[in-house]
Amino acid sequence: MSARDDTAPVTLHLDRVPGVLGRIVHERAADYAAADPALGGARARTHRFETALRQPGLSLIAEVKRASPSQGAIAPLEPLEAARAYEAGGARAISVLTEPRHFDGTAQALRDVVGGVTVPALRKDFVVHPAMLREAAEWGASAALLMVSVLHEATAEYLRMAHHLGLDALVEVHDERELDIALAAGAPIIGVNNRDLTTLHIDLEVSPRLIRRARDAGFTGVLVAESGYRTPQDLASVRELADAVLVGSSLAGSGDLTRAARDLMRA
Ligand SMILES: O=P(O)(O)OC[C@@H](O)[C@@H](O)c1c[nH]c2ccccc12
Repeated sequence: MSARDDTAPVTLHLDRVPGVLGRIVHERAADYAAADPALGGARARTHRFETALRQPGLSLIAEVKRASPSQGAIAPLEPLEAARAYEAGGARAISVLTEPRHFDGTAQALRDVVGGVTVPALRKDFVVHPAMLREAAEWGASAALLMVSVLHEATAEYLRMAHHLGLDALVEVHDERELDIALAAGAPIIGVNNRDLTTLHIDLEVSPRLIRRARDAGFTGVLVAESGYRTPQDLASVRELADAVLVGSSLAGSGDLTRAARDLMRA
């Protein structure tokens, strides 16, 4: 598939995005309103993020998360130090928040992590503009988050743009309708968020339910269970179903990131 026409950015309908999520994506869209949507030349995809998650056993994606809308300040993590601690604890990839207002993220945090760990890094942000993907590639990320709740029918186009830039994409869904969009878009990596980002409510039954549905539909890609995991018992419902789990708050706020990562993943 050829790259998109850089002169005709795909239109997003952000007014349909409700609640907390709606506020954040409007802020991000304003941040990037004047940004150049040009992607530049195609880059080879290394599949580093996907390969990391396909290793045997449940893979941990550990998140550098200093704050969140649901919890406020979590911990004043130094991003590179935190990422190294996660890596020492067995994390196979690092997720780095780059959203500044609600998650206390920065571009520098991602650059520092990329430069200082050997595992691949994910840019965790509310992608609403092609420039955000171009940045992710420039900053050395291996992957970027794409949220179906934000992108809706533009998901396939953003997936193509990510791949054009050599990035893997973690395509995030929270219900059956969103999963069907991700599957139709041909996403190789799908994340199921247990947290409803419009209300911030967590339900750990969401991931096993949608992961089963994806497998029943014949999906052979990578499946990631996301949000709300605090104990090894919490992981029981996805341990045999998911390829990977994405964990932020419970690790970030633990005080000993290496030990918390090891303890959580202990079967
Ligand atoms: O802190 P938790 O509950 O372990 O969740 C991590 C991660 O799943 C969460 O930060 C997240 C999932 N999808 C997102 C989209 C935007 C911002 C944040 C997120």
